[in-house]
Amino acid sequence: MMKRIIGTKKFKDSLKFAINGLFEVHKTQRNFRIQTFIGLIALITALFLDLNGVKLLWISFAVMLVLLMEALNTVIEKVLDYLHPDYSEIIGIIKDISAAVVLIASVFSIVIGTIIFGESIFKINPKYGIIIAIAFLVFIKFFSRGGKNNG
Ligand SMILES: Nc1ncnc2c1ncn2[C@@H]1O[C@H](COP(=O)(O)OP(=O)(O)OP(=O)(O)O)[C@@H](O)[C@H]1O
Repeated sequence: MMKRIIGTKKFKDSLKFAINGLFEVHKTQRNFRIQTFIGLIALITALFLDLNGVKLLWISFAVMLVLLMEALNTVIEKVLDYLHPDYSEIIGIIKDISAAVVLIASVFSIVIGTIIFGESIFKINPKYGIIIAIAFLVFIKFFSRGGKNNG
């Protein structure tokens, strides 16, 4: 019984800390606020369309994925700023890569949105979603400079 009470309290505390973190990201990160807003619009729109369970799942996944990556990106930025507040080339590169993670998640969400909303609202071919994904990969391949590096 005692153990259960302690367990419940611990869980409540963890939840409180996590929600604190959530509010902190929302309060301080403009991008996170924009992403939650767009996510909300996408989810409400999905609610009113005649979409099957799998499509609703993909929409929810896309919305949460972007928020997840943005929160992670914020963690990385904050840790780096704390450990190394001064200018450093490597810190800059790590932050850029961390931002790229968010970008990839965002493009993925756009692809999912184009496939599902595009078909349902505008009756466009779902393949347009794949065309966006191809364009993104082509962009990476053609516009990235430099040769092979480690990793
Ligand atoms: N200490 C640093 N040294 C070198 N370059 C940095 C450093 N801090 C930031 N940068 C460069 O500036 C870019 C933006 O970094 P910053 O931490 O301001 O991210 P942001 O997304 O603008 O963050 P914020 O959430 O604070 O608005 C980085 O991607 C990196 O290129």
